[in-house]
Parts: sequence; structure tokens; C-alpha cells
Amino acid sequence: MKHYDVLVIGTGPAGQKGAIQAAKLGKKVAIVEKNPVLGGAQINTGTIPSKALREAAIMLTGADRRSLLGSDYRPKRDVTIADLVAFSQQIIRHEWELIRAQFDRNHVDLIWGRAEFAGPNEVHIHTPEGEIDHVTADSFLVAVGTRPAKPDHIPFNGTSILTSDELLHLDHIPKTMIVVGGGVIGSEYACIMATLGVRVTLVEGRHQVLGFLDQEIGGAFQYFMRQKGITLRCGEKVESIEEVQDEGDSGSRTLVQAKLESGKKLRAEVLLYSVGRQGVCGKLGLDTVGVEFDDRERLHVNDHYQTNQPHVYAAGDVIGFPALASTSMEQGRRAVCHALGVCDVRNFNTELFPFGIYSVPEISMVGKTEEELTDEGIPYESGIAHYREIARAKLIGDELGMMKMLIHQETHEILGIHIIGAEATELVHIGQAVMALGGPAEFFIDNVFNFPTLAECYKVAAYNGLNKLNHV
Ligand SMILES: Cc1cc2nc3c(=O)[nH]c(=O)nc-3n(C[C@H](O)[C@H](O)[C@H](O)COP(=O)(O)OP(=O)(O)OC[C@H]3O[C@@H](n4cnc5c(N)ncnc54)[C@H](O)[C@@H]3O)c2cc1C
Ligand SMILES: NC(=O)c1ccc[n+]([C@@H]2O[C@H](COP(=O)([O-])OP(=O)(O)OC[C@H]3O[C@@H](n4cnc5c(N)ncnc54)[C@H](O)[C@@H]3O)[C@@H](O)[C@H]2O)c1
Repeated sequence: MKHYDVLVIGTGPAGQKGAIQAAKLGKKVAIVEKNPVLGGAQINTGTIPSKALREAAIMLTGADRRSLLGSDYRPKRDVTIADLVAFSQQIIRHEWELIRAQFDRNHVDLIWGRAEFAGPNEVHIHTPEGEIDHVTADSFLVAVGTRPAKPDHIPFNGTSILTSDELLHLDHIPKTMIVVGGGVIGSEYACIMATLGVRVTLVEGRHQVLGFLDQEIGGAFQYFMRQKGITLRCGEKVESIEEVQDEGDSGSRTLVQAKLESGKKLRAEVLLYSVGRQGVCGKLGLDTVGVEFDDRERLHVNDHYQTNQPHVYAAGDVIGFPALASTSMEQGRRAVCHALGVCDVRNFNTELFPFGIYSVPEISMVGKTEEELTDEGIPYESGIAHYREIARAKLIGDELGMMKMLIHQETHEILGIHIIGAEATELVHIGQAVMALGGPAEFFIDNVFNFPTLAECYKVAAYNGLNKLNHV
């Protein structure tokens, strides 16, 4: 039986970075993967394919540069989602090779198969050949991710009633689509599909899509969604979903019907069900170690990513919020550092996690929203930069975007950066760095930015906010 210092379960971003960190510390480490491919949701079903689809849709339609192309630019209809996703296959293959090479270079043993605990320090690996490998380790990192929630009462069929994983295999671009759930997945895919000319209706149980956004940005986003032709049904819940025969002018065809609790009936060719994700801990044999999970099969951990059994660590989506590729990587690395007694890992300020939403337009934020600052009684002023005032934004044809900088009224410390528009997810890191280093808004006044760049927004927003504070 092979023994390791650390055994990692799952090759998504949390597992990968945890395994590499253990190897860099000179430990004997193995990583187990049950799927025939490396990289988890980040590479195969989530981040990379959805972003590739978005880029392809934008390239095809010029959607983020409408003011240059004109608003009636539409893609050809004979392109399929699978064609668009094919664009991502090259990137995905490259990522597989990169991960594989990293494991090889760092002497991480890669074991293919499904891992299941058989005791406090023992794991059984059910290999693709139908055998069981027995492995022991001193510490474990559980990084098994999540899967789309698929409640029993929804008649998923993989062709017209779909999860976000299945959407990637759609063999045509539908004319109409219902999206259930206005979280990050629902909002991103609603925008991508609307960009491709699909008539989208989005149903969200709460009164706003992406409810965690600063309300002004959220309001602007909903306005842009409607401008793209998306019908928003907020504050509405889906009661039932079924396939029905529709007798239209062009003959009989099968459609999906969603009945809302309010009694409304919506019909479309395709329905995406994206109301959150579900853990996969049930089949991990965690009872044999005494590790508990909640009713959504997620693990609870302490600040060091330890479960209730100190030698079993967990990181990534399996531990819940914020459930991002970006944060999962860092959690995996930190968990392993703690397991191996490395305690001098530098500041990890969870208050400064950035959020990047790859909708059309892009949205990104770091720090507090206006609503949070008001609730917490922190006095602030807001500085706004509209993209239409920025030369670079005009050059690239985005005159609708905006940046909002929230500035402490007394100390002028930056409390939050909120951006909607082209390159928002890149731009936010300038603000994040200044916030992390405690710089005041005046930094942006004194700093010289390249011209023309979108980064100039920082100067304009800082002037706007500080002028308001000085009653100019
Ligand atoms: C559509 C979509 C878009 C997204 N876009 C973004 C984005 O733009 N930015 C961002 O930061 N995040 C994004 N995310 C989230 C991101 O993909 C996840 O946060 C991230 O992949 C989680 O990493 P992880 O390592 O925890 O788990 P995963 O990536 O889910 O990997 C878990 C791995 O564990 C394996 N595994 C499970 N059980 C076992 C077992 N018993 N034995 C062996 N192996 C096992 C699985 O096969 C899988 O390979 C997106 C997600 C989705 C679904
Ligand atoms: N850019 C990114 O960082 C990115 C992109 C995609 C996904 N992700 C991650 O993937 C995870 C899953 O995303 P998600 O969007 O599936 O889940 P989510 O939990 O973010 O959103 C689900 C939404 O569905 C709504 N909802 C629930 N039940 C409903 C019902 N019956 N009818 C109507 N609405 C209902 C909820 O109010 C919520 O707004 C998230 O943790 C997210 O962080 C991140």
C-alpha cells in the first residue's frame, strides 16, 4: 500500500494548487481524479468554456462595440453552440497539458479513479479498470467541487431542459430561451445568448438579478439586459416545468413551458435551469473518517480549512461561498500550507476578494457596496467616471460603461470599486491594489496613467468624488 504525506482529491483549481504547494514543500503527494480529464469545472464545464462562448459571441457580433458597428448587427443563424464552444477546445487541451506537465515537473503522482475514504487515513481508489487501489496519507485535501443542482421535479432531458453543463452541447442556437435563476451563471448565459440573437426570458426569485451587486450597478445592468431584448421576470418563482405541444402558425412543435407561481406561463424552445450548485460529498465515504457535511453536501471548515477532523482539509466549491476558481486556488494552497506547518503565508484579506462577472457588459467589484456602507454607518462619498468621458472607451466603442469609487468622507480611503463596461474585470485590480496598500483617493489624482486607457476612469472618479467632498 502506498503512503503519502498529502493526498489531494480532485484536480480542479483548489486541488491543483494544493498538490503543487505540497510538492514545492518537498512532500510526497498524490492527486486523484475521477473524470477522464483534468481541471474540474474550471477547465471543462464552467469558467473556460463559458468565457470562450462569450468571446466567440462577442467576436461574431461586436456586441461590446455596438456604437461603432451599429445596433442591428446580428450573427448568422446557421452557427451552433457546439461550433462556438469548439473554439474553447484548443484552450482546454492546452490547459490539460499544462496541468499534466506541472504535476510531472513537481513529482506529483496523478491517480485516475474515484476516491472514497475507507478509514481515518486510508482511501480506496476505484480505478477506470474496475480495480481498487489502497492508499494511505497523513493529511487529505478534499477538493471535489460541486455539480449543477438537479431537483427531481424538473424533467431534465439534456436537449431542451438543461443544466449549464448540458447547455454547452446544444446543437443549434434556439430562437427563444427561458433562464431560471438570475445568479452569476443565469445572468452570464442570458447575456451571451441574447448577444447571439436569442429571445431570452430570465426568471429570478428575488427582486433583482445578481442581488449582491451595488444597487446602482445592478440597476444599470438590468437596464442593459432589457436593452438587449432580455425580458426580466424578477420576484417570480417557477412552480413547474414541462414539455408541451405548441400549435403555432408554422405547425406543431415541442416547446418547454415554465409555469410561474404567479400563474404566468412562459414558453420557449430551450430552458436553462441555473439556481445554484450542489455538493458531491455523499459518495466520499466521509462517515468512515467522522467528517460531517450539510444537507447540500458541502463541508464546513475553520479559518485554516480544516474540517471537524483536523487532518482532513477542504477547499474550493465544496466549502461554499464564494465558490470561484480564483478563490479556490488560493484556498487549496493555504490549506496545504497549514497542514504542513507553514504558517507564514502572507495576508489573505477576504474583504478584498474581487468579483468578476462575464456578462455583456462585463461587471466587476471589490470592497463594499453603498448599501453595506450605509448599513454599517460608514460615512462615504461616491465618485463616478462615465466611459463616455474617457477617450479609450470612445475608441473601443463602449460609451455606456461606468466606474464608481466609494471614498471615506474623512480619511479619503477607498472603500469600494464598482465597474460595469468593457474590461471591468481587468480594471478592478488597480483599485484592489491601492485598497490593499491603504492608498487614499488622492493617489489617483497624483498618478500618471497611460493615455488613452480605461484606467483613466480612476482619475476621473477620484476627482469627481473628492470635488463632491470639497463641495466644488
Ligand atoms: C458555468 C460556470 C462558469 C464559471 N465561471 C467562473 C468565472 O468566470 N470565474 C471564476 O472565478 N469562477 C467561475 N466559475 C466557478 C469555478 O468553475 C469553480 O469555482 C471552480 O472550478 C471550483 O474549483 P474546485 O477545485 O473547488 O472544484 P472543481 O473545479 O469542480 O473540481 C473538482 C474535481 O474533483 C473531481 N472529483 C469529485 N469527486 C471526486 C472523487 N470522489 N474522486 C476523485 N475526484 C473527484 C471532479 O471530477 C473534478 O475534476 C464558474 C462555474 C461555472 C459552472
Ligand atoms: N464569473 C464568475 O465568477 C462565475 C460565473 C459563473 C458561475 N460562478 C459560480 O457558480 C456558482 C453557481 O452559480 P448559479 O448562478 O447557479 O447560482 P447562484 O446561487 O449564484 O444563483 C442562483 C439564483 O437562482 C435564484 N433562484 C433559486 N431558485 C429559484 C426559482 N425556483 N425560481 C427562480 N429563481 C430562483 C436565486 O435567487 C439566485 O439568484 C456560484 O457560486 C458562482 O460563484 C461564478
